[in-house]
Amino acid sequence: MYCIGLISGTSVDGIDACLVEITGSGLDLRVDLLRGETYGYPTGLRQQILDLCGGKPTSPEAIALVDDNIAKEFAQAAQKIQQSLPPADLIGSHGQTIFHRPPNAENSLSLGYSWQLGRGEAIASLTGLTTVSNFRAADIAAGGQGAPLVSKIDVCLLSDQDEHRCVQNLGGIGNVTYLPPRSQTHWQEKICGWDTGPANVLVDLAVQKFTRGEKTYDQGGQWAAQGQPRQALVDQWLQEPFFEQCPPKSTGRELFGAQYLDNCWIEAQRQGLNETDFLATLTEFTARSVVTEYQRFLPQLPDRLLLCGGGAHNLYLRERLQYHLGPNTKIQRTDDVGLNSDFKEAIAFAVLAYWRFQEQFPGNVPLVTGASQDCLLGDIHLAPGRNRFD
Ligand SMILES: Nc1ncnc2c1ncn2[C@@H]1O[C@H](COP(=O)(O)OP(=O)(O)OP(=O)(O)O)[C@@H](O)[C@H]1O
Ligand SMILES: CC(=O)N[C@H]1[C@@H]2OC[C@@H](O2)[C@@H](O)[C@@H]1O[C@H](C)C(=O)O
Repeated sequence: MYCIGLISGTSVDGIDACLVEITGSGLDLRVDLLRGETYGYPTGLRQQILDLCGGKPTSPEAIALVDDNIAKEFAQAAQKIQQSLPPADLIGSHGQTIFHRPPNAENSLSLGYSWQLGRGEAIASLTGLTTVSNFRAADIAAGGQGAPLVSKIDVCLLSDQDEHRCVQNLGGIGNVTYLPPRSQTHWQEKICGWDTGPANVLVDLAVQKFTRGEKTYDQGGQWAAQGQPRQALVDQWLQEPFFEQCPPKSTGRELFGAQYLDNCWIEAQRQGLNETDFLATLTEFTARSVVTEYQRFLPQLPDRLLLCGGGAHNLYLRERLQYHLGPNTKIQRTDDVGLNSDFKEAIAFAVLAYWRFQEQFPGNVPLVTGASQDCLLGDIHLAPGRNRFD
């Protein structure tokens, strides 16, 4: 089956789109990537999304308009990705997260809340293709975090017979899936995963601030690499309760966003850091938060760490991860074991749509999200004029 996967992540840097061919069933899948592209948002729309994420006051009507415009961009991405390739049968669209609240006993229902714009029914209507969307809701209704959802795809495509592996996404926010060796008895019961905290989001915000928007990220980590990380400041930032919280856990720009960055910069300036040392220290914060959490929550450090997401291109971040993990962990990108690291999340939503629509196969890993049960993830919006039994 030919499936399209679509997502725009917490970096809000554009829509990652892929077209894959999926064969097989359940965890026994073969997924071939036919094309992956990133389609940037129009500048105005990106700013509107960032304003919503940042909680800028707005109206329901204005949110509806942004939702329409995101759906249009996603639908266009779906059209473009198919050009001169076999037409797709199905779309899995994550949409654009504008708000994420993990479950918390203090919430009125103690359930989480995760809000993605770019509604699936509009994408189905615009593309004429059956579209699965709203993937996080069922897991949240079952008491889960609704994230990370890529873990079952990691289990399916990246676990190894003999190695302890971690798959670390370095997007705006980071997340990890720990994959014990499949040769271990009851290996599936030892899988775990969680959101590790900020990956690139704070560095991106700092670069945008220092270049007045001229640059949006630190390419290759070259800027940070010229600085000196201030470990005492990282120690202080690691006191943030999120890092001590046991998994399951998830987070987003609500915690690690512009306000958080401003507080970090105020403290850094008080301690006499210049911009370059600040970027080095923020990058170190990402590396040390990841490794500290592995040390806290994993049964052992991985034999192999597989990186994905845009931060996998940040050589300085990778170097710092290697330094803190030590020589017994081999760091590679998922590409090195056959899965495109830039489009892994888009591929994941194509697979989740396939599982939901074609197989009625649950997509969540309750050990990771904390849901009380396996759940079918996503709402199905049939192609206009088509019913389930055609
Ligand atoms: N060549 C590069 N060098 C360094 N960093 C890079 C490079 N390319 C991308 N990035 C970083 O990766 C980020 C985008 O990563 P990605 O697309 O995986 O994030 P996302 O999917 O939006 O986030 P999330 O996974 O949290 O939803 C950019 O904002 C940038 O910080
Ligand atoms: C609410 C939301 O969009 N969360 C994202 C975000 O970006 C990275 C991390 O936080 C991750 O857990 C999640 O996305 C991926 C695709 C996931 O659910 O696996």
